[in-house]
Amino acid sequence: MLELKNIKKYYKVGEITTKALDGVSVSFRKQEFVAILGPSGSGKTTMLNVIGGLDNYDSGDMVINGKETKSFKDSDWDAYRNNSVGFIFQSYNLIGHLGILDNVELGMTLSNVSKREREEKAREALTRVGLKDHLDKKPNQLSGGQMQRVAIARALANNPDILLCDEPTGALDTETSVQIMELIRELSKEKLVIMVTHNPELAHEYADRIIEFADGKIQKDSNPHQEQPKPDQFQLTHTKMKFWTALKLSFNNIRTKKGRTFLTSFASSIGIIGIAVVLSLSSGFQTQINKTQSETLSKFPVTISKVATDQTEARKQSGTSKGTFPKSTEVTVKTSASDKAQHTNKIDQKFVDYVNKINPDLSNNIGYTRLVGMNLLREVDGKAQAVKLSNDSSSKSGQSMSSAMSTMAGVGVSSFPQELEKGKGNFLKENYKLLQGSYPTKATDIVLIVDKNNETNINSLRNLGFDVKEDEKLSFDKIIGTSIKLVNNNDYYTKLPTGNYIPNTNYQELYNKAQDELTITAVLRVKSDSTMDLLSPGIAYSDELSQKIIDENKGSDIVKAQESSDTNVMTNEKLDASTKETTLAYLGGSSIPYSIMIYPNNFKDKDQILDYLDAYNKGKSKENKIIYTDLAGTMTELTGGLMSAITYVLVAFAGISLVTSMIMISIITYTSVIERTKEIGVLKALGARKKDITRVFDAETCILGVSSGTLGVVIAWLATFPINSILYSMTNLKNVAHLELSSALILILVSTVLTMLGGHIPARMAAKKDAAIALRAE
Ligand SMILES: Nc1ncnc2c1ncn2[C@@H]1O[C@H](COP(=O)(O)OP(=O)(O)OP(=O)(O)O)[C@@H](O)[C@H]1O
Repeated sequence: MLELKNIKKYYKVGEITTKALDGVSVSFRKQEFVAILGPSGSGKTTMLNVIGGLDNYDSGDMVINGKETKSFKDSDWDAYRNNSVGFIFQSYNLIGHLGILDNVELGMTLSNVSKREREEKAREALTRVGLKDHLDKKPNQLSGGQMQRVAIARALANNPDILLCDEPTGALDTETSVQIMELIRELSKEKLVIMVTHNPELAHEYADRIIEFADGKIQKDSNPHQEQPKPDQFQLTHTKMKFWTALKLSFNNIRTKKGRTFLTSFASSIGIIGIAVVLSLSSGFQTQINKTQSETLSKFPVTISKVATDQTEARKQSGTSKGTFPKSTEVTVKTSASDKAQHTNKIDQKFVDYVNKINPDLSNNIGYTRLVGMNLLREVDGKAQAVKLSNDSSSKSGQSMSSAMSTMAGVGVSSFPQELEKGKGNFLKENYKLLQGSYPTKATDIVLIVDKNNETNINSLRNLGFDVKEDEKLSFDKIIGTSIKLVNNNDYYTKLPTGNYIPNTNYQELYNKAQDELTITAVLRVKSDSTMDLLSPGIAYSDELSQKIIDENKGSDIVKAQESSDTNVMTNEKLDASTKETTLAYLGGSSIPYSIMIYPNNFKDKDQILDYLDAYNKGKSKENKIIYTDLAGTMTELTGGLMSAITYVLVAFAGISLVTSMIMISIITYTSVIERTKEIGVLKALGARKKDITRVFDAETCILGVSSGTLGVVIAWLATFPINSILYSMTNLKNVAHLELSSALILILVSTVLTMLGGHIPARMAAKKDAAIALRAE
């Protein structure tokens, strides 16, 4: 069944060549007990290793069951060791960190035997060698003889055809040796057993055949065998270690070195701690910056007003007064710098439509200021009187032009922003808390805004006809439900015989006739977390209301009359083009807003919006350009970039410690490879491939990487608490340091990948270790 044909194996060290096997030709029967005797250094172990596929021969051929092994690949040898050969060594070579059951199962895990079958076979083998009562022990809890029995059970478990024993009783006392030899003799009844020994008595007592060895050659064979040529009957199941098995093996190994593993993990987690703390701080600061930014943006939206200042023009004019002075006696007349910088934006429907097409992801809120006046009446104590929606202190009825224009700066508007995309949230619901009533659903629903102390502007209520004094407290019920009638121009203005128009003062009649009714539906207060505190305390209404009034009054008599006249149809004042436009807008004759305020989500989005607005001006002449005002931009341009720069520098520093820990891990892995040399040999003897050995050490570094990453992240997370309390006492900023879950997971991943990279080279070295040499290691 096994035939060696002129096998040679020479070792060359320096100038000296040792002929360990010098042309060995021998055949073995399928079932016999062969003892190989010979002096030390005669090549016995080498022959055993060659037969077992642990060592490659230089020349000759070995034929197993009719199959020549000359052309065997590494994977064939691995499979051969696993399927066909069982090794028993003098020094047992058990894996110390595994239980004896696991030791016996190890070979089977390489050939993908199911867990149940593995355990069954292992128990069976251990029972056979008489260790039934010791199944739960670790190797170091057994006697020498018992350990050798475990090794025999391991060799038997996969039911190999050949048992190779290298001085199996060399380390045992006589009595135990006898027991072991009996066991081996029994096994030789069903298998080919080849045993190397120094002990001629033992050989003669137990073996069926004795081969004497000297100088790498067979000197004497007591029972030679002639192998008949056979067809190739050889079949191998290839081996493969699952990553899970590798992980389990390494985990068990690491468990035996808890202290060292903890220290290693801790040391290599320092880099991760550094990066995690930097990230959590920078993300916290970034959140603060973003918050400040959006607060700034809500106070200073991008504004497009009818009259704007051209910043580039304004800058051009502000030169210094240094230089040469003219000596002439004339003055030169000039337009002033500020007048020159003054620019009238020709806001038209096309531009309004363009603004409405802004990507709602960048800004969903657009505010408008319109000059349109509202003809409002309210019945107070049974008497109709003119009222207005305004915080203005003048008692003139109707919304005056000046009050409408005073809100154009954008701070504290009374018309709440319009959502560009209706489905994308509602400005009022998102930013204002409903204290009582219900959020507006119609254009004619209006609301009362109060500040954080529930205070509101006294004028807003007085202008609505409420008789209130300073500091007076009004219950929400008194305000909610208040109804105001909206009168259209045709009813409100009467045409005099002179052709002039005057407001009708018979309020009661107008009131009774009026169809449209505004209702205060809610009292709202800005939410504490809102950054869009746009509305000033007082009455607020939707832009839809303004548009509705414009729609209704666009075709009214007074608007038509004003359109065709260059004098004010009420006062007969002469009007220039611009004041005519304003007057028309006030009467509801124009749907173009006086100013538009765009509220971007953050600075980045604002830049995109500005680009979008700039695109509108492309190719337009100077006077047709639309100039916007971006006050927020000039205020906080610096902050963002500075923060990221600081973060990069800090992460770079922390990164250095990460590299250090990577080097450390590779040193540790290297040490582990040295320590586990024997184990590598055993694994190889059991049929593990090179890949599997790499996998075992990769698994070990994987465990180290995950544990140091997790440890680092946990320590960094714990550190955020004291850091936050220190920062709070220093800066009054709350919860600055905040470790995002996603960053934590990424850091654990980074730590794992880096440590695995660091440990991979030593792991490859381990895989390359020669099995025979590894097994000879002390
Ligand atoms: N890796 C190696 N490199 C160089 N020489 C080696 C190597 N392995 C074995 N040898 C040499 O090959 C020869 C045969 O060694 P081997 O271990 O097979 O002898 P042995 O008969 O088993 O000896 P012992 O009974 O003392 O174990 C010895 O001279 C040894 O020094």
